[in-house]
Amino acid sequence: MERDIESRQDIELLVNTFYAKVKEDDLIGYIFEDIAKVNWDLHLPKMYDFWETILFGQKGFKGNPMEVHFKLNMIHPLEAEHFDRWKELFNESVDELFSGPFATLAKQKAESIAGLMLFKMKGGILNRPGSSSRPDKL
Ligand code: HEM
Repeated sequence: MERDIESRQDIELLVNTFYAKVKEDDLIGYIFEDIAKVNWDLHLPKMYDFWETILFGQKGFKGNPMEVHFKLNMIHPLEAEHFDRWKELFNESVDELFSGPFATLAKQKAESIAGLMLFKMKGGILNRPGSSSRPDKL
């Protein structure tokens, strides 16, 4: 694709394309569908806001992704292979639809947030035995 991500509408297309792949995926689909039983009518608009905030600095997103994924991780451990597949599907969706500085930024942000999430999920450096503090914010 020759076009970059430029608008809310572009983000909606990207997010919808990505989660359509996620739902169908043999490695991570069931975590969303069967374990978390995601209400897509609520989750998708939240993700439009999230990416609008990340890419364009809009103030729409209110949430605490770290807390949400910590809770999920307690019910069903999230492993490196899950994050790798998540990133693979995300990058694939971006590349199918867009190219340019914002497309690149989206992939970089996904990479770094996923890395941070996995790091914290697996204990980080503050969650060793004997430590009482645990990071729970981005
Ligand atoms: C294997 C990896 C992942 C899994 C299985 C996963 C799964 C989920 C689930 C089940 C929810 C809750 C949906 C709901 O019912 O509202 C959620 C929320 C969310 N996820 Fe993920 N996720 C993963 C990785 C990521 C990554 C890498 C990012 C960011 C780059 C991300 C961003 C978010 C955000 C922003 C929310 C909304 C948080 C909120 O409501 O405050 N997720 N995720």
